[in-house]
Formats: sequence, structure tokens, C-alpha cells
Amino acid sequence: MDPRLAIPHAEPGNRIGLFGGSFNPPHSGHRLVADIALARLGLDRLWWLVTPGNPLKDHSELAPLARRLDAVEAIARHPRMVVTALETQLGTAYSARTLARLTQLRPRLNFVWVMGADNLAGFHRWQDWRGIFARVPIAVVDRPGATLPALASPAAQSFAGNRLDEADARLLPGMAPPAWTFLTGPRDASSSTRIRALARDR
Ligand SMILES: Nc1ncnc2c1ncn2[C@@H]1O[C@H](COP(=O)(O)OP(=O)(O)OP(=O)(O)O)[C@@H](O)[C@H]1O
Ligand SMILES: O=C(O)c1ccc[n+]([C@@H]2O[C@H](COP(=O)([O-])O)[C@@H](O)[C@H]2O)c1
Repeated sequence: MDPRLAIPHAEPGNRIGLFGGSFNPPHSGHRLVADIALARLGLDRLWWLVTPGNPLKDHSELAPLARRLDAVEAIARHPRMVVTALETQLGTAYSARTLARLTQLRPRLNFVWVMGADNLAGFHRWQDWRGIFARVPIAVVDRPGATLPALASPAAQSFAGNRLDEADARLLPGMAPPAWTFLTGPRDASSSTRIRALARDR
């Protein structure tokens, strides 16, 4: 079995960021999110969770999992970053199910869900999105063009009372959910859709 399909090793009590994505292909914006999450949340590890396929996206242009894993490994070279396709092994593509399984299988790890602001904007369309808020703390990293849609979104509004000031982001891992924060700072406008379009036009 490809070792990247297994749940990565971690020590009890570790603070683990789960950064899910299609990564089709990965780019510098993803790496910036990973760097920001590691530093601002004080994580022990950031797991790049390469999805078998986003349930809300058309998969006709989705590169094979092995190719996306190789590409993410090339961009995630860092002693605290780990690349995994554990969802393929668990048989889950829905984040709510992935998080239910992971927290059940690894109860002593402190997981935080990490995503870009565009995903908070559409979060209310995810399966059992309220259940995700109830399961793990969430760190949202700003993205050009997505700041206002994210902060005005049904998810942000529903959980406004559970938002942690970003100055206190280090407290987020280990906090009882629901708890979330919105991390602002350096931004990168890269997009996989744009990279694929440029490659087609070449
Ligand atoms: N430039 C960026 N800045 C901040 N977050 C980003 C950026 N690009 C992607 N993300 C976040 O990274 C995660 C994975 O994103 P994804 O692989 O879908 O990349 P994408 O560029 O949005 O792709 P696509 O254009 O195919 O939708 C998501 O949580 C997304 O919000
Ligand atoms: O669970 C859902 O309903 C759901 C809907 C949309 C996206 N996700 C997950 O969100 C992560 C980011 O997806 P993407 O395509 O924006 O990179 C990835 O782990 C997806 O599997 C999950």
C-alpha cells in the first residue's frame, strides 16, 4: 500500500492542522496558507489532506490522486508538513465523515480544520456543516476576493458568537468547538482554475 494512504504518525497531544484540498494543481497560495496556519496556530504538524474528489466539484478535469500527491509533496517540503490521502483509505470524501472518523480513531490529537476564505463563503453547502463546527475548531485563512463573502456568509453569521480574535489564534487548537478564527495578513491570488486555464491556452 502507498504509505501516503495511511493516517500519519503523531504523538498524543499534538496540535494537527488538517488542510483539505483538491490541489489540482497545488500552488504558492496553498503553501502560504500552510505556512500561516503552522505559525499562527502554533501547530506541531500540518497535514495536507489530498481529497479523492471534492463532492461539490465536477471531476472531469481532476488529475489522478498519485499525480496530485507527488505535486503536493514537491510544494510542501517542510519538517512539520505531511502529505496524506488518508480519506481514500477511510473511504470518505465528505469532510464531516472524515473528521468523525479521525477524531474517533485518534482521540488524543488536537485537530484544527484549515481552509481558505472562499470555502467559508460556501460552507453552508457542505454536508453536515454545522456538525463540522461542532466537531473541531476551524481556522479560515483570508484569500483575495473572498474576504467579504466569507465574513458575510451563513456559516460566519451562524457562528459569529464563537469567533476567536485572530490575535488569540494560538489558543484555537485544543479549544472546545465550536470555535473559529479568521486569519488575515499576507495574501496570494494564485488559483488552480487559473493555472489549468493557462496550461490549456499554451
Ligand atoms: N490563493 C489562496 N489563498 C488562500 N486560500 C487558498 C488559495 N488557494 C486555495 N486556497 C484554499 O486552499 C484549499 C484548497 O484549495 P483548492 O485546491 O480548491 O485550490 P483552488 O485554487 O481554490 O482550486 P480551484 O481553482 O480548482 O477551485 C481550500 O481551502 C482553498 O480555500
Ligand atoms: O464535505 C463536503 O461536503 C465538502 C464540500 C466541499 C469541499 N469539501 C472539502 O474541502 C476541502 C477543500 O476542497 P477544494 O476542492 O476547495 O480544495 C477538501 O478537503 C474537500 O474535500 C468538503
